[in-house]
Amino acid sequence: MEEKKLMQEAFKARKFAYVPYSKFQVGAALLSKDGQVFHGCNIENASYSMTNCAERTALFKAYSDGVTQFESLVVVADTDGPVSPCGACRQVISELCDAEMEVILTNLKGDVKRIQVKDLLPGAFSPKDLNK
Ligand SMILES: O=c1ccn([C@H]2C[C@H](O)[C@@H](CO)O2)c(=O)[nH]1
Ligand SMILES: [Zn+2]
Repeated sequence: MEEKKLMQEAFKARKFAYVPYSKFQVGAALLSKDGQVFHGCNIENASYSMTNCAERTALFKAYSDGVTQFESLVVVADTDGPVSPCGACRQVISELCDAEMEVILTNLKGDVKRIQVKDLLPGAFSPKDLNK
């Protein structure tokens, strides 16, 4: 699937965001190696910290369907520059996606930043850190 199409899928997913508190809609589209697209939006809660970001929604949907190999992830929000994933999402993406996978960060104006998973979170806590 071409990058433009995956971006459109992220834009579509963004419209489903449940954001009564922040009013800040985020969309994600995760392309698996077998060609499936997993959509994600942010889902907030009156108990604010229970919020799930768009990126993690998409990843958890894929994993819970048994799909764990990915080509790329697009994230979009209405930001000045390309949206910047939060620390929690950087941590989760670092563990669940290949180090070489490309993450495409964008906004409604079409600004784009491409970054590899390995550069998302220097010093991320990893499964290796548990083997003491
Ligand atoms: O990359 C990001 C950044 C923020 N949010 C969500 C969390 C919250 O619902 C809202 C404001 O922080 O945006 C995401 O889903 N992804
Ligand atoms: Zn996040």
